[in-house]
Amino acid sequence: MVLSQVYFDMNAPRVAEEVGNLLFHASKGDVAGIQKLLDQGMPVDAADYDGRTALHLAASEGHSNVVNFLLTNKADVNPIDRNGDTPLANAKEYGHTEICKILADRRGFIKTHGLEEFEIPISELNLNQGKFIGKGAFGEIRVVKWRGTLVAAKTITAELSKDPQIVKEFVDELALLANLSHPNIVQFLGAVTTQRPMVMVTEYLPKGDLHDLMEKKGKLDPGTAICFALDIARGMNYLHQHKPNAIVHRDLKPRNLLQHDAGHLKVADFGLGKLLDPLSADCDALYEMTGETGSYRYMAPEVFMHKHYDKSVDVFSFAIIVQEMFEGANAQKYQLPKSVAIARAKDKHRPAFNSQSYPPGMKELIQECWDMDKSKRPPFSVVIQRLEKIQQQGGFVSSEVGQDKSGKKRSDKCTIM
Ligand SMILES: Nc1ncnc2c1ncn2[C@@H]1O[C@H](COP(=O)(O)OP(=O)(O)OP(=O)(O)O)[C@@H](O)[C@H]1O
Repeated sequence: MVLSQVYFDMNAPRVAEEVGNLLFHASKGDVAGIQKLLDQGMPVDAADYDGRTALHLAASEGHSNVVNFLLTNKADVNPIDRNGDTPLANAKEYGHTEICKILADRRGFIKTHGLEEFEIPISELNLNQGKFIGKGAFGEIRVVKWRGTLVAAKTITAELSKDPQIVKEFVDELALLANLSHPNIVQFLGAVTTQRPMVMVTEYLPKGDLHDLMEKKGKLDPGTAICFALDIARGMNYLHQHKPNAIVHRDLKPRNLLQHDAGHLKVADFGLGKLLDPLSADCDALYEMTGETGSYRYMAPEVFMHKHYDKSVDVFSFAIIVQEMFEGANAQKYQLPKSVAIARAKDKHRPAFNSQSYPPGMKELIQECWDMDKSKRPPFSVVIQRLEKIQQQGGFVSSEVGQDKSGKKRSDKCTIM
């Protein structure tokens, strides 16, 4: 299996345009247009930056004449694009059965997304010897030693593992997580999916979560709050910009923000959110059962009100978290999480700004991010720019990030990338 050959580089915009034309003709079913480009020397397997070839496009759009033409011109039947998809995978996805047959007859295949490589035999995990570190709606988390390294193993409850639909979605979702990597997201390492209990294994972050840190420290200094806000926004921006579909967290909260050794935060627990509808009776019962009703405090009104929602729900949760970092303890800590969500959704209630430590521009940013109107909330790409500006203008440095174990400062501050 070879990844599609990208036929041009950054310095060759003209060639990039020609590849674009080739792909355009393929998507429109225009054999003559493709022939002309091939006659001019364009390789039949030329691919764009996403590794998409003419065959991918023709297969996706259902042009069997183009598929046959390209294969007759010796096109590779199994080029793999950036998403790991072959033309057969595209044809199948869009329901073009005739093209599926043409490609399959030429030994076309669908690349499984590599989850086999991530399958861990349960015997390698020694779950019973692992130290219990937490419990959520999906199951328990334990620290175990796996292949010589301490990792976090999240077991999926027997109840959830029994439901074939949930099992299927869990496996599909893991295949997606297996391809993700970013400094501000917790790294997926592998999973047990063929034995029970099902387990998801990620890197272990021993410094704990933001919830516990805020319980211990109260409000954070502005430098740290900005630095953490940037960490969260960068991790979330990576997930939201994921192609072809954005990964929406839906349960962003301080318990899901874990501190790395160097102090930076990483976003945990993404991807599995859609397995549980946070407002379904089942999930509610699970939350009540595990005492994990904390999610309501960070929930966007449209989710709580069962309205249509999109990735901006994460921007809402982000705003509540940032306000908490500047204020210290959650002001509504003693109210029932569900009544907090009701007040936010029905009465448009928002937490108050009492602290004097907000730098210029910060309150405005938070207010935009928790706007009732989801279309007014800025995307994380914009949030990052705004935070970087606030950080630069105030010359902020974190007291938490970039310290070694003895508490001495290291040179790693909250670097602006
Ligand atoms: N990779 C990890 N490294 C270190 N600690 C972790 C890791 N993952 C989770 N934890 C700890 O375990 C706790 C429970 O995590 P878990 O994801 O199961 O539940 P949750 O996020 O609180 O709830 P839910 O899954 O229901 O949203 C977290 O709050 C965190 O402190």
